[in-house]
Amino acid sequence: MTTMESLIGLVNRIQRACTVLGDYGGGDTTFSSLWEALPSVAVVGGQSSGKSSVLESIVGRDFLPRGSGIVTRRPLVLQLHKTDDGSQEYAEFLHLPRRKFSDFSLVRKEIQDETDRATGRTKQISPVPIHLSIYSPNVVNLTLIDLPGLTKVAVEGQPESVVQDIETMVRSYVDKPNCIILAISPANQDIATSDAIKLAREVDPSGDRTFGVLTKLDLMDKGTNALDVLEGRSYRLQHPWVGIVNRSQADINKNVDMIVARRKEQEYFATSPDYGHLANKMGSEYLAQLLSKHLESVIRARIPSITSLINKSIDELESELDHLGRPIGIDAGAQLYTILELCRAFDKIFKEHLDGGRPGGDRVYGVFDNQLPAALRKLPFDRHLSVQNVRKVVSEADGYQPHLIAPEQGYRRLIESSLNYFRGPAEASVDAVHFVLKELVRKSISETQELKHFPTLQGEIAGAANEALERFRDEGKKTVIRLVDMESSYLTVDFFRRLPQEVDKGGNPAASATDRYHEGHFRRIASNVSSYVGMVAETLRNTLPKAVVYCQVREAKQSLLNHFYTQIGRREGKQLGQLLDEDPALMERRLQCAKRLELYKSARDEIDSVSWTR
Ligand SMILES: Nc1nc2c(ncn2[C@@H]2O[C@H](COP(=O)(O)OP(=O)(O)OP(=O)(O)O)[C@@H](O)[C@H]2O)c(=O)[nH]1
Repeated sequence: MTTMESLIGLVNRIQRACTVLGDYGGGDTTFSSLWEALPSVAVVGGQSSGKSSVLESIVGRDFLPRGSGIVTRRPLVLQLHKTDDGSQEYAEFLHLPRRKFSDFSLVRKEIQDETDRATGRTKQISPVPIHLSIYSPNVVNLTLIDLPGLTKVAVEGQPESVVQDIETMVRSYVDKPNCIILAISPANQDIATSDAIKLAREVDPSGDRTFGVLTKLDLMDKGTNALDVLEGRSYRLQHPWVGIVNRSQADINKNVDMIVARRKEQEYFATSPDYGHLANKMGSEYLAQLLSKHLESVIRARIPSITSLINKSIDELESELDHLGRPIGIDAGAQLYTILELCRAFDKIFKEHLDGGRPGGDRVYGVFDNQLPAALRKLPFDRHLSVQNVRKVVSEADGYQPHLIAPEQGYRRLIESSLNYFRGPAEASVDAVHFVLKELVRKSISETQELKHFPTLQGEIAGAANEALERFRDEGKKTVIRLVDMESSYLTVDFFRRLPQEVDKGGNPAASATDRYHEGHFRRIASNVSSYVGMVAETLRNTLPKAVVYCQVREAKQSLLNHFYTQIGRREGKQLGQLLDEDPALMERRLQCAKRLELYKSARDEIDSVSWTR
């Protein structure tokens, strides 16, 4: 394979991949189109300008649909592959792989049928191209895109809009800077009124990428010639004009062979008094060679920028796919795996919040360091242990017989009732930590990037985590209440043994007896109870946090989603799928990205393989 063949073949293969993956320029503008970066030759011309005849002559076969009205209604990407002399000619459609057409009348029929398949016989047009490859010894390697003929009026059965639709479609091809325009104009018509030239002038004013073709030279009025056009005086282009003589309608009716027609065309130029001096630069065979060489050189020049476009696009698509997350498997196992992965990602962030690294865990310590001590300080012991209340409680405990030495019952009642006050701050600490944890769950969910696309799973995880936190809270409350109750169930004996005995202090036993009902006596009881309660407060200030951490924080770290895991382990594939219902727009976007990525990677492989064989 020569370089020239492989370069055009390369673009052919990339173009086919583009069509398979839905990239044929225009339409989808969210992606940069690879198709648009590839050089191509688009054939444009007004109706009956001889467009089909030129293409058939280049191919050396008649194979295009004929008829009145707008026959070409979808772009036809015509890929010509030169084969060895003497080998059998055949055609192949991209949409019918592995079927070789050697009867070209069937090719014509298939083009018609395939056009109708997309447009539904309504004579509408469609921008989705048909790809046709022709393998023949009579062609040069070349790719041409046949477009609907430009027209001024819709014919019967076609909507009025078709005129505009055709122009829009043709424009979408020739607008692209990489498009080489093959502009076909009939010689028996004023070049200034040629539809093809009008359009080319608009999109390619410098004439850099326009090839002018003049057909029907044989149909010009006697005594006139097209030298002004062919020699570039009428309308100047960067490339030389090529004159063509196609088969006349009579030739077509007589089924004149294309190869014979080519020879007749050569003779026409060679013997023409007007064009004899241009003979070796005229005719359809010359045109095909000219285009092939030009296309090849344009492709060669474009390869580096195509490569860099491909590499850039691959990078962009890969990073977008990373961002979108990879698609999820459809079987239950893969779904369960994905759900567990997502839970783990959340759990990791949640732990980071508790352990530090992310903020929020410190607020748990804030509860122990500020809220709890402040709440303990605020308990109304002053009122509860006032002399009046102490007297009241002690007297009630004594009953009809006042206590003789120490009011044992009175002490107990005072202490028990005081210790009950600790339940409030104890439960409040549990609640405060509960709300800190709940807030951290909320934060962690919103910080888990991987979860972003799964609103349902987010909700489920939040629900499961909060349910678990409720359970931990209940457990925490039971435990702290138990700690408080333990304090009142058995009092610290040593504390009371170490209290100075009143009898020792007074010095006068007789006086102390009357003193017993004196205010000082109750004040002492109050102060003893108060210092016992103070001691217990100090203990609880240290032990309540331990209980809270043990029941809530530690559990949250170790087993926040355990319950959830056992639940989803039992679910069916369908229910798992529901947990993973992503935003449909996102799924679609991911699919598109993945397809693009596949396209660009295969294009890169194609380019790499050509560089190797060069
Ligand atoms: N004598 C002669 N007739 C030609 C030449 N080129 C095309 N014709 C005839 O002109 C008519 C239209 O040619 P086509 O090739 O079908 O033109 P087209 O632009 O494809 O036409 P539509 O597909 O209908 O838009 C046919 O009858 C051809 O035989 C030419 O160079 N010389």
